[in-house]
Amino acid sequence: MKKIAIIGSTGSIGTQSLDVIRQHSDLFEARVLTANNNADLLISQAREFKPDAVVIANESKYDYVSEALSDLPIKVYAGSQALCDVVEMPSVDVVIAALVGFAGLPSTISAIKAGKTIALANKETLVVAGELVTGLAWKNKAPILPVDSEHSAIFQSLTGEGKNKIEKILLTASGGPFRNLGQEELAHVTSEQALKHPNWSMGAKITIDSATMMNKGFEMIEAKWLFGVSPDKIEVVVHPESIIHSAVQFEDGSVKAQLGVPDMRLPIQYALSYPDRLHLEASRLNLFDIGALHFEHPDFERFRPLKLAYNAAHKGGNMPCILNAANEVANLAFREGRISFPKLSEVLEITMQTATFSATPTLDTYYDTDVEARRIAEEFCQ
Ligand SMILES: NC(=O)C1=CN([C@@H]2O[C@H](COP(=O)(O)OP(=O)(O)OC[C@H]3O[C@@H](n4cnc5c(N)ncnc54)[C@H](OP(=O)(O)O)[C@@H]3O)[C@@H](O)[C@H]2O)C=CC1
Ligand SMILES: CC(=O)[C@@H](O)[C@H](O)COP(=O)(O)O
Ligand SMILES: [Mn+2]
Repeated sequence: MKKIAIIGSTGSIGTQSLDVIRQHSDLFEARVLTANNNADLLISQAREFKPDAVVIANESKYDYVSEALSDLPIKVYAGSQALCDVVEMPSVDVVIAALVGFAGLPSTISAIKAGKTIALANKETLVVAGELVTGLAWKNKAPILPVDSEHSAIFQSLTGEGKNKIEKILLTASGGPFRNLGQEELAHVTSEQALKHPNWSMGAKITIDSATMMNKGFEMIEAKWLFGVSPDKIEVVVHPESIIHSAVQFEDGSVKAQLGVPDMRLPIQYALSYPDRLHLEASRLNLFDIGALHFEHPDFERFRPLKLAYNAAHKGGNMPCILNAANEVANLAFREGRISFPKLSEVLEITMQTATFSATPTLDTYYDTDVEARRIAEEFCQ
């Protein structure tokens, strides 16, 4: 039995992880569940899965959760430090890192230091501090298994390839809901339109990131750290159907890809069952129904955040951390209707030019950078 902590169990990845556990209750059990604000969902998840512990990060909701679970032998904790403590519990083997944003970094680092297996959905952890996080994982023998669909596809394509050299990674992108819009039209798009992803149902932050293609830029950086491939060898391929989840080209020219319907339960389950595959009760890919698959080059001008991610990756140091912080601020500002779609890219660019650069950041540098870059980005969102 694998004992699992889901950090962010009330989110899109968290609830789909629980569905996988529900389908395989003979193999997996949820021992820790956590939420930020959604106390009611956390309580109902706890009643169903009976974990050892739950955390409600928003401390003002502690009494409410604690009272609601008082008839069960479940420990209730509150606050962000508790997220770091619960992942270290001896009763946990695997930590599903399913928080969104920089907020996911501390608990993922704690889990790595405790030598747990990490099923990583929180890509921002690797965007912000990829070198440090992968170094710690190596030192503490804590495997990082990708949950992000593209990285799971790359990981699956690399399985069995040993030390065979990667010539190129083909990182597929849906292109988002604005793929066919010109600059003029992009100036007037709304957050409501951006929140309608063509193929995936996900949390709000990543859905906006898909619309700006910041998501693909972050995934390029995530792939760099997970697979040790330079950004120059990671090519973004716009593939509107989201059926090919990504591919690897080897030095003999052979290309291996992983295909499937867009359903995150598949990569989540693979990260939990690796190296085995398990039955998944879900719909199946039918190529006859799909008929044709399409591919395009990305447009780095209309989707400037993708270009900025390559710039940040080449610059290195704390630059991706600056970009991430600016994006968290600008993403929210766009979602709340405070800035336009083109302004979002401007906020990223100006913050990258203004925040203090460090070529050799430590963990403390990342925390300081996050604070400084958020302050700068907030000013430009006014
Ligand atoms: N959704 C998807 O299909 C995919 C997501 N990912 C990545 O996975 C991660 C999670 O995404 P997603 O599930 O969509 O996000 P959601 O917004 O749906 O869920 C986020 C989860 O984190 C909790 N949370 C948010 N902020 C905090 C905080 N400051 N402190 C403690 N808990 C917090 C939320 O709690 P509450 O519910 O109480 O607010 C919720 O449980 C992201 O990094 C995303 O990029 C990657 C590939 C696909
Ligand atoms: C499901 C998943 O992994 C998302 O990251 C998804 O890929 C987003 O789609 P885009 O390709 O539009 O960014
Ligand atoms: Mn993805």
